[in-house]
Amino acid sequence: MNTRIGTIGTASPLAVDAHPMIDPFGRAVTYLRVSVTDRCDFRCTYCMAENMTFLPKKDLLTLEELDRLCCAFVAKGVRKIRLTGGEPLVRKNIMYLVRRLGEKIGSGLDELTLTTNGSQLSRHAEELYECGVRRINVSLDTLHPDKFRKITRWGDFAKVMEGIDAAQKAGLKIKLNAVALKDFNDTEMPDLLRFAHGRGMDLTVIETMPMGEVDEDRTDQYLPLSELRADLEKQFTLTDIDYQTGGPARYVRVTETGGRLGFITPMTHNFCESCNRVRLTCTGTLYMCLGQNDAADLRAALRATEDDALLQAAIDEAITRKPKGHDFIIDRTHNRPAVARHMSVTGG
Ligand SMILES: Nc1nc2c(ncn2[C@@H]2O[C@H](COP(=O)(O)OP(=O)(O)OP(=O)(O)O)[C@@H](O)[C@H]2O)c(=O)[nH]1
Ligand SMILES: C[S@@+](CC[C@H](N)C(=O)[O-])C[C@H]1O[C@@H](n2cnc3c(N)ncnc32)[C@H](O)[C@@H]1O
Ligand code: SF4
Ligand code: SF4
Repeated sequence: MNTRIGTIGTASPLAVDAHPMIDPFGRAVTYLRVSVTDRCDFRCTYCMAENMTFLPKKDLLTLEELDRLCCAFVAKGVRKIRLTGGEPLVRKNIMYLVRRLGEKIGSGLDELTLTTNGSQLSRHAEELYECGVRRINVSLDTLHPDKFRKITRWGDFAKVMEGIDAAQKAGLKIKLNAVALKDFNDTEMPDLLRFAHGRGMDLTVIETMPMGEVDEDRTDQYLPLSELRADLEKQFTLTDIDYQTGGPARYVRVTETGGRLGFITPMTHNFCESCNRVRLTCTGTLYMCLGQNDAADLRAALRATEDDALLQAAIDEAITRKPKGHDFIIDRTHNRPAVARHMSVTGG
């Protein structure tokens, strides 16, 4: 096997497999999304029910164990790691993991990033930058504090704005994520776009996906992005561009603002054929697809022995089970979500 040697920081050498993991459909798996906790300080209506039951804390892997798992994936060809959740910045001592992962940048890992609701960002922004994070995604569905409280149930708009300010001041590049919700933020998109671009941030809009039971009717919330795009085109000139982040968005340039707008359309135009990612949960379960139930238990292999051979074999076996795509459907005849687990378990 062809290997190259990198280093973790200045210390232990990390054997990196020069061949990426290839799934049964010929797709290279180079992107790992890690849900470091299923807990969150918000209760967004499209993501969680108000009365959520979370995993018992005793079931969580330690941050050292998560680091070891990430290391095993980097050794197998993963180049990009995104921390997510739940809310990644509410996990106790999360900066320990960020620091450890940051040490792998340039030694196998190209990018370490995170997706956050922004509530805790103001106190972590500088340290994130110090640890090698350069780009983060912040979820923001509205610019109105009262609507923000309504959609997040528990969120404080001012804290998120503080977080965005602090992150930009620290030098972090931000992409805003907004889930497009019918009769909630559809008419506000031009304002969100001007706000994001006015502050030098990309904006991506996302179609809501049917994951987990929530208190709302998803059919009422769902807005196909083709409709949103047609509405935006009444005010803006949108030109398709070939901009790639390794994520699922397809981007356009907005002539009037000069900024980038991304469309994430899992429902109307899925991007599964170019899927490059798998998802690890905070209990060590690996989901090979966001929109399927099949999963592999990596915790057993992780805890069985200190030798990574078993772990790497378990990862290889899991990749052979990566499915072609999801089975999401949203319509009035499908009243149950396609996937029972909530988005917060796998981190989107
Ligand atoms: N169906 C599907 N949705 C995804 C996938 N990856 C990300 N998403 C959704 O895309 C939205 C934005 O995700 P982010 O966490 O910001 O990540 P990203 O868009 O991949 O990030 P970039 O690296 O900035 O492109 C979330 O709602 C995710 O659930 C995927 O593999 N499949
Ligand atoms: C699950 S959150 C986890 C990270 C962090 N708490 C946050 O909100 O950014 C990751 C992304 O998934 C999106 N999301 C959550 N539930 C969704 C759903 N049902 N359909 C589409 N996107 C969803 C959120 O808007 C967010 O951008
Ligand atoms: S979308 Fe993010 S912030 Fe909102 S409830 Fe889900 S995990 Fe929390
Ligand atoms: S739905 Fe599954 S196959 Fe499609 S892009 Fe997402 S993770 Fe990949």
